[in-house]
Amino acid sequence: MAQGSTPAPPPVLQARDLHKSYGRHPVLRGADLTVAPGQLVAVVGENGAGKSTLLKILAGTLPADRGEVVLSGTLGYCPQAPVLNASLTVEQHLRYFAAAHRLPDLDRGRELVRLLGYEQYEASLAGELSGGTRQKLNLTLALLHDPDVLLLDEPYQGFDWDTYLRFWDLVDDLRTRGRAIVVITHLVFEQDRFDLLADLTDGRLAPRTTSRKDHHVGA
Ligand SMILES: Nc1ncnc2c1ncn2[C@@H]1O[C@H](COP(=O)(O)OP(=O)(O)OP(=O)(O)O)[C@@H](O)[C@H]1O
Repeated sequence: MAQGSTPAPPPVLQARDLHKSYGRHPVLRGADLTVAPGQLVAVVGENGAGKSTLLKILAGTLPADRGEVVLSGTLGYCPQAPVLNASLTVEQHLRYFAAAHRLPDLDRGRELVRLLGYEQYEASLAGELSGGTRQKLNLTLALLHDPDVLLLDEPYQGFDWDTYLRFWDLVDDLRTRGRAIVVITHLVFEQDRFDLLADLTDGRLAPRTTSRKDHHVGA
């Protein structure tokens, strides 16, 4: 570190030397990632590069063969396919998840429903929602407990343009409050939004340049 410069904040999420194979097919081959509080990171890469595999390992829903993930703080994870109970309403999902997180009320849940613009579906069954609205509920549930680190696997698939813009407003608010966000994305035109583009190629993550500063990739 240069003398007089501000020390970098300790990472909120750090992955070191992650390896993962499915049978004899190696997918991750020594992937490293360091995420600081307030940082917005995109994981990019070709179809089948292993982005979802990486996110599942970061989220702790899939074990790595080798390597470690260190998380300091709470985690929210929004997988690619919504994990909802078709026979519960939006409101019931909010209640169950709020109880699971021991939240005192539904205020944040209701605020997220309003911010994402689907209040009119609060009494609807999840099984009867459109794909985009299911995705909104999925995102709401991942955000309900205001996690320190949010992992999003292509979160805006199926969002209309207005919702897409609301999504980025929400992300801006999270970042200003020091929350870190890791997003898998395929959209090239939005890449300037990110602090870091972490490119997954040959099972490893390498930084791609963006217009923002303070990049941290690797240990
Ligand atoms: N459960 C599994 N069993 C066997 N192979 C798997 C499994 N899950 C993923 N794979 C394989 O691992 C590789 C990486 O898959 P993954 O879904 O992580 O890629 P991705 O980068 O997220 O792809 P995409 O951009 O298409 O969503 C692919 O070749 C995929 O077929």
